[in-house]
Amino acid sequence: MVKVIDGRRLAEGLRPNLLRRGQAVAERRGAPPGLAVILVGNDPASAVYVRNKIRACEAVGIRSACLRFPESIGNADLLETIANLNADPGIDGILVQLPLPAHIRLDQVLEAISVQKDVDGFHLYNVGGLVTGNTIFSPCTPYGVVKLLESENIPIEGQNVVVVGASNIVGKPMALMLMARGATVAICHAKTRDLAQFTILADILVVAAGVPNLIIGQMVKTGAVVIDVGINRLADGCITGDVDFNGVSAKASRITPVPGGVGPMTVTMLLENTIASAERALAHQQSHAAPDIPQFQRA
Ligand SMILES: NC(=O)C1=CN([C@@H]2O[C@H](COP(=O)(O)OP(=O)(O)OC[C@H]3O[C@@H](n4cnc5c(N)ncnc54)[C@H](OP(=O)(O)O)[C@@H]3O)[C@@H](O)[C@H]2O)C=CC1
Ligand SMILES: Nc1nc(=O)c2c([nH]1)NC[C@@H]1CN(c3ccc(C(=O)N[C@@H](CCC(=O)O)C(=O)O)cc3)C=[N+]21
Ligand SMILES: [Mg+2]
Repeated sequence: MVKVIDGRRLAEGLRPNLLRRGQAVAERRGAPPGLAVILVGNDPASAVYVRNKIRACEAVGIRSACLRFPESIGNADLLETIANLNADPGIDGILVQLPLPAHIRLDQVLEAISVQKDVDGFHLYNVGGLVTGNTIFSPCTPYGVVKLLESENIPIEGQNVVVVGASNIVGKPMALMLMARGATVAICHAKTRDLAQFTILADILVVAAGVPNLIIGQMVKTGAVVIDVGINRLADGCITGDVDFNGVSAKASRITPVPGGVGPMTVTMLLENTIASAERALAHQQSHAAPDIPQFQRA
């Protein structure tokens, strides 16, 4: 019988400790952890995600602000907004909700965010740290998947992992994080020939492609752990993952549902990163030390 992993319950279980840590920062610093979310344009899905993040912040005592800008905002104005947030001691985390409009230089925006406030883990310094093991912030979705596996006592070391999807924000960091924990990792993407040939080998199968029913039962090894990251909105307004939940449940030992699987863990890892950032800022302030991370700015 398959066990359905309840990501919402796991995420809620992490909240009391986050609340305690957030309150401890507020007491010692005189200000709670602070998160700024930048939202450009009026994509309805982005607005829903941002509202969820803001609500989750409130529950653990993070002071959050959503900065909304019209679709037409200029590149330079966005960079200036980020520079101001970098300099604001009340802000511990800066998140620029993706996707951004095509005229915005995504690379410039991500590299403008102070490495110490990059709670999404999208700055090149943090991306590079996934390779070298020096990362300051891990990206929230893959981090949430790792936490979920750990919470369920699912071993990673020595396991065959197949990641379906190779994006910069989910698939690639996911593969690196699991490799760092001793897994043997294969990464599949849209140009992979015969996806099933790879997925059938997986002890742990992580799917983040954005294609409903991409993974069906016959592509999954008996007893595999199947993590469905996909979020697909159907015509009827319901959301569904990338995995045929019923068919795959007949083969897998564990499976995450959508909704109620990876999504709530993603949001909780954003809270974790924001509070960790505030703790680091406090420790740094008390040690009177010089900044330990370069800012990548030329004089
Ligand atoms: N639950 C959560 O917290 C989150 C969920 N998501 C969801 O996860 C999914 C992936 O997100 P994201 O990584 O940003 O998406 P992207 O669209 O950026 O990347 C999708 C990846 O999947 C690959 N892919 C697409 N079609 C296929 C296919 N038929 N077979 C194999 N691989 C395929 C693409 O390949 P190629 O590189 O060759 O184009 C690409 O690497 C989406 O549904 C998104 O909504 C995203 C973030 C957080
Ligand atoms: N800078 C940036 N960082 C992100 O982390 C980021 C982003 N941009 N852009 C969009 C994607 C998507 N993403 C999700 C977060 C939470 C849920 C989530 O909470 N899902 C719930 C509810 C979903 C629902 O009901 O709509 C669930 O799966 O149970 C989903 C998706 C973060 N993303
Ligand atoms: Mg989910």
